[in-house]
Amino acid sequence: MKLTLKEIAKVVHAKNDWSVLTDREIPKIEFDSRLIEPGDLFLPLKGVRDGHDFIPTAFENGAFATFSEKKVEQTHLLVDDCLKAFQELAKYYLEKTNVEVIAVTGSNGKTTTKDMIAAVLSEKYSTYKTQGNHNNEIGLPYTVLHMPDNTQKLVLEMGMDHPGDIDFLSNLAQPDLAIITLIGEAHLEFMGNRRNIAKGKMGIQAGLGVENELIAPADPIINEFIYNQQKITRFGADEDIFVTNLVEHRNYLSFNTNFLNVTITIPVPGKYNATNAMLAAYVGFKMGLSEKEIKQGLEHVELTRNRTEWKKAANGADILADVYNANPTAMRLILETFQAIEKNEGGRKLVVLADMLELGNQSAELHAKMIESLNFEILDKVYLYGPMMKSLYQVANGNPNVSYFTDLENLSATIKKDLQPNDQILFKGSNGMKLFNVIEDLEKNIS
Ligand SMILES: N#Cc1c(NC(=O)c2cc(S(=O)(=O)N3CCOCC3)c(Cl)cc2Cl)sc2c1CCN(Cc1ccc(-c3nn[nH]n3)cc1)C2
Repeated sequence: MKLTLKEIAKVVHAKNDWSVLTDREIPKIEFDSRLIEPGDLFLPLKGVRDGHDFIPTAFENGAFATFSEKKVEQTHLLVDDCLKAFQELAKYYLEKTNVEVIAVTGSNGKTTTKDMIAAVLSEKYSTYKTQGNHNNEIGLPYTVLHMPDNTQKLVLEMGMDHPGDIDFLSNLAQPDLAIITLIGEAHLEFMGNRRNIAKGKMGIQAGLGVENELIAPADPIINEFIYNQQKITRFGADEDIFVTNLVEHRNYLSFNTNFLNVTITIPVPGKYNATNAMLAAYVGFKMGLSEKEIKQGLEHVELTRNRTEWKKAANGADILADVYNANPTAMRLILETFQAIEKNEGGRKLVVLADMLELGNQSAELHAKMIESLNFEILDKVYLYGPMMKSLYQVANGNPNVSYFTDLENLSATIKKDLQPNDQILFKGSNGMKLFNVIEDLEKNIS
């Protein structure tokens, strides 16, 4: 990151005397104190715990300074709201570096489309993209402030949990090009219905200049929400841009488009991926890539693994696997999201929580604190797994719907026995706990 502490203080209107601060460059900004490296700036956020509690740990890990909403003895930038300061800094950084921003939102496919756009643009430009699920009001500014110094194209995924989220992210990012992949049909979480999802996604116009372009599906559900004079390119059969000659092979696809003269192949199956790839090809086409560059980019796309996505168990049950960010806040957020989703007709809600690793001597307390995020009016069964989850099991004090496991085989066998076809089951925990083995087992062979 090419910003000095003094410059940051100025941009965020730090309230303390920053004239004494040095002009040394800050390598990066982190809100998880475990990621702090020497010279970094710490950002205390309010997660399950107030990040201010971890300022000492951040300095033990080598932080040079920290944001803070209260006076502290360590070198700090005193601000009213750390998150707002972080977001303001990201907006400033985008303007300062003048990087070209491509924004992607949509219900499914946005992560794949983001990955494919980045794969195409990387053939010609130094390109950076959203990592993991860093697509919300914390993750997007984090992505902006973590892009390499020479980045020319920045592909930002914009996630929406609540109405207005996308408007906010679009205003922050001021995209040069915006893509809406699909309008929801999956679980609607906090949005209510498909029309609200369409309205929410069309918030991407908020930061899009009238001289820029929006690429959106042919789906008429968005038409009533078009309010910006920008150019709109619609995609779908016989629309402005579309796929032709789609051929599905076992583990790759080939197709043509109405705007290129080459046949594209992508190393992934699934008809919907042809649409995602076509969108990426069009973005490349708009940004002056040759057909050869577009073709090559898509042939080598690397898709983000293990996205937080809905999967299906062999018996038809819905599985939500969230293997990202095994920290207390992410666990709370995915529990809130999962509990906000309506149960399937005649189905139950089950949750599997495994240890969050590397939480130091706060670990037992942070695991126990997850009790605040479990709503036993909604959840039918809670399976806890791992030595640290014993702390949560103990504060669940004998709730008959809460069970505790110390070995994966026993956990897996119990879930296989319990899971019914109309159930929804959430899995969350550190990768090291290997819950994905249980998930793969459920996808394969329970009957
Ligand atoms: N609450 C909380 C904690 C974290 N939360 C987050 O990182 C976080 C994570 C998320 S997120 O949901 O993962 N995410 C962010 C990026 O975009 C997508 C969504 C969000 Cl939205 C917000 C926050 Cl604040 S990280 C973290 C915590 C608390 C413990 N920390 C490690 C730690 C452990 C022990 C000590 C310690 N101190 N003294 N002894 N030990 C200090 C720190 C690590």
